[in-house]
This record gives sequence, structure tokens and C-alpha cells, in this order.
Amino acid sequence: MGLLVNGKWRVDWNLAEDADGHFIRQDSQFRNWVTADGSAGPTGESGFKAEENRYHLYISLACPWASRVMIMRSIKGLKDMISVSIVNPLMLANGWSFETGPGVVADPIIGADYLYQIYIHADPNYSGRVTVPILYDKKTNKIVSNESSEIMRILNSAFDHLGASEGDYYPEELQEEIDRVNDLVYHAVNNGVYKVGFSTKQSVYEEEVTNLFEALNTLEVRLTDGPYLMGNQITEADWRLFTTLIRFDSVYYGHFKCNLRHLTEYPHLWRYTRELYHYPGVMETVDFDHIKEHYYRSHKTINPNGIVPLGPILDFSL
Ligand SMILES: N[C@@H](CCC(=O)N[C@@H](CS)C(=O)NCC(=O)O)C(=O)O
Repeated sequence: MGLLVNGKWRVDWNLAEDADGHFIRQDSQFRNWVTADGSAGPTGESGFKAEENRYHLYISLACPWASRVMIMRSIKGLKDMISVSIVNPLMLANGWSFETGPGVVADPIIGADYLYQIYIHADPNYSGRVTVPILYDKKTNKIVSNESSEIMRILNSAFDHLGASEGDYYPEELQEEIDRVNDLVYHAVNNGVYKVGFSTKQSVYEEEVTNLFEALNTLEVRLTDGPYLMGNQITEADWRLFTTLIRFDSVYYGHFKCNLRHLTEYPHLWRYTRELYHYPGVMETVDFDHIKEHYYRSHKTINPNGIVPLGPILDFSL
């Protein structure tokens, strides 16, 4: 693991934390938007017009943030319009790599060995973390965005006039409520599992794991009112929660010690996870081998011997 400092890779196994030992996730730095006419989006520069085969995604199938983008690409029918590379699940001293292995899809742009080379190619002086997902512009060789929540919204609507599949996962009338639920899900669940797993003090672990399970209890109750977080309508809020839930019992319960309850012990959350898994186009974005390999073998401070457990044996059938 490491990061770029003025375009130079520096190996560093330490994660940012506050004075009390709470894990802090860094903000993504590339925040431009692809729009139908190339005008600027809510943040960043203009000039990124939606065009077929102009954009490329760099993804890890292990990563929940990248996976939510993979889901949008799939359910919006954008597979033929936006190409994709998939990194090796192991993230070691050089960060994400394209070392060949099952499910790895090489980089077509510069034949990179490591993902950090893509960041340097786009910005020779980049300083910061080298994360997936990345939405890359093949025409200008710029990184459009490395913020998954914004890439999701780009894919949701920017390519509609070019023949993307129907479906609006961020409809105007629900935006306020979606944003409210996203806020809870992001802090307590998506990032919550990392705050639990990366805690380096007993008191911080206990505080974070309590927050996580309180949020899961709230969401369990919410799902008694309808099949999805917004009732009958499936939205981006569901995909954002799903990518954490689908990993929960396989990696977060064991590797990150999020183990007050299994997901399978929550009737509504478990039903919901299995239903979303079977939503057309979603199952193909979930790769449990990449997920387990990544977490159990990349975080040496948490699992020094790198043993990958065989279980749990989960039945996702409906
Ligand atoms: N805010 C980013 C977070 C992405 C992120 O943290 N991805 C992780 C993988 S799950 C990563 O690439 N980490 C590498 C690193 O931090 O060095 C997003 O949602 O797109």
C-alpha cells in the first residue's frame, strides 16, 4: 500500500487516523462530470461530453465503491459504450496492479503494470491516494472523476440520449430523501465497516461497531415498509447499501470483526440483499473470490498470515 507524492510512489502502510485513533477516509480529488452536452456538472471543469466509447473505467471487483459503479454501468446498459479494466484483487506494496490472474482485465491505455501509473499519466504531479474507481477520458487523457458516488450519477443519466437503458435511480422527487438515507448509510455502514476494521484501539472499535449495528437495526426496520429503501422504487440508495451488505458475512463479519450479528440474522436485510443480487445484470458484478482475496490477503496488519477462510457457505437463492 502507498500513495503518490508529487507524482512519485511512496510505500506507506499507515492509514490516516484522527488523534483518537478513528480511521479517516480521504476525499477524492478528481470531481469533473460527463454531461450530455459537455457543459460543466455540479463540480469541476466542462469539456467532458457523453460520447460512445470515449470513456474507460478502472475497477476492482473487490471494492464496494468501485462495485457500485460497475452495477450502474451494467443496469444502465452501458457495457458496449464504456470500456473497463479490472485490477488484481491483491493490493500490496505497489498498490493496485494489473498482474494477470482470474478476472483481471489489463489496461488498454498505456499497458500499465500498476494503477498509480494511470494517475501519473493523467497528472504527472498528482499527490494523494491511488483509488478505484476511476472514470478516465480516452480523448483527453484526463481523469474525469475518482469519486464513485458522482460516477454513479453520471452513468445514471448522461448517456440516456445515446441509448442507455431506461431507469432513473436518482429521480428528482426522491432526491432529498435519497440524500438523507445515503448520509446514514455512508457514514455508519459503507465507511462504517472500514472504521470498525481499521480501528487500532479497543474503545474506538467498540464505539464504531455499536454505531454500525445501530444503523443496520434502523435499516432493518425501514425495510419492513417496502421492498426497497424508498418503498416500491429501486434507487441509487439501494445500490449503495447493497455493495456493503453483499460483502458483509464473507469479509466484514470475520476480517473486520463486524460480528455482533450475521447479515443472515436480519430477515429484511437478508431478503433485500438476495433480491438485489438477483436483479438483472447485478450478479455478474459480484466476485466473491476477488472480494475474499483482497481483504484477507491485502491487509497484513489485520491478517498477517494472509489465510483466506473457506467459508462462510451462503445461499443467495430466493
Ligand atoms: N471516495 C472514494 C473511495 C474509493 C476507495 O477508497 N477505494 C479503495 C478500494 S475499496 C482504494 O482504492 N483504496 C486504495 C488506497 O486508499 O490506497 C470513492 O467512493 O470512489
